[in-house]
Amino acid sequence: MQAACTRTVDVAIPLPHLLMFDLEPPPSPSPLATMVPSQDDLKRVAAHRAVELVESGMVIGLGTGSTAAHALDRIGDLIRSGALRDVVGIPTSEWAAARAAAAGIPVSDLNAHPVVDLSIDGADEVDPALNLVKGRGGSLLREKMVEGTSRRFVVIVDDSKLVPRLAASGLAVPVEIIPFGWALTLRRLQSLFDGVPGFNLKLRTASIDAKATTFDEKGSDSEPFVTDNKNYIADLFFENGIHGDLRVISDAILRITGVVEHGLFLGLASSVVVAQKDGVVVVVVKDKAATSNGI
Ligand SMILES: O=C[C@H](O)[C@H](O)[C@H](O)COP(=O)(O)O
Repeated sequence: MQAACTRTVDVAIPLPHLLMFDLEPPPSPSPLATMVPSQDDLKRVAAHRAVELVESGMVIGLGTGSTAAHALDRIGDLIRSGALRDVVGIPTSEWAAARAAAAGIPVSDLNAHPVVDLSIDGADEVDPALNLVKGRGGSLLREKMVEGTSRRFVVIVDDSKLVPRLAASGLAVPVEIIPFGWALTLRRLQSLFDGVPGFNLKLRTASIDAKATTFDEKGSDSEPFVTDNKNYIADLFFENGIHGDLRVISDAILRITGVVEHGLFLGLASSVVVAQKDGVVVVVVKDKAATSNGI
């Protein structure tokens, strides 16, 4: 059974105050313009709030994506300023490893650090029970390995990522599959959801340059997308979101030979930091008794 979620309004401070780090003044000063944060501003606010949890000496799971980028950069800044010492990062992707190197974060791996103190990562969707969809950027397998072995996993999102049920945004639920016999694996995934109205799936073809330090660089559209683990991705679409028992669905997907992992992250998040457009940061905690500082 899912633990009950506690929703707390964490701070109610106008966002420009929180965003003083990098905001540049508008070309022609407009008081109204400075009050409207961009989606990227919101991602940065959520990321910086979560990084307050990082302490010297910790092993940190380093997430992947445009929101996690802000967390990695912030950790790097704190290391450079001397505020954080002896931190080791475990990257969840080749992209995160490159970004950590650029930010000056020492990195290691799960072999040397099988237990991670804290992971911080973005998500594609968050449901009211703090279940997630992840992997639209293609990094779900390593993310699930790192975040699944973390004492705490803090998710950072802007409020566009909140959904009433997983897949309700109409965007993909990614499934990592091995290239061998990929068309057969797709047929088996299709059979699993036969009869589900509005279900659809396709092999992902747009590729992300794993060596790029910006997350948005994409490669050719015509070739299959290849993950860091040299696998392919099948993207599953559920027109009205996923109905039914998520754990049963998770298990059924994982039983298909050829499937490596999927992007449903069930019961893994300890808390979610949500930066809202109205300038309020909301922290939703799965088990409030386990936390000492509100996250
Ligand atoms: O594969 C990508 C990861 O699961 C990301 O954490 C997820 O896609 C969210 O990325 P972003 O913060 O760029 O929206």
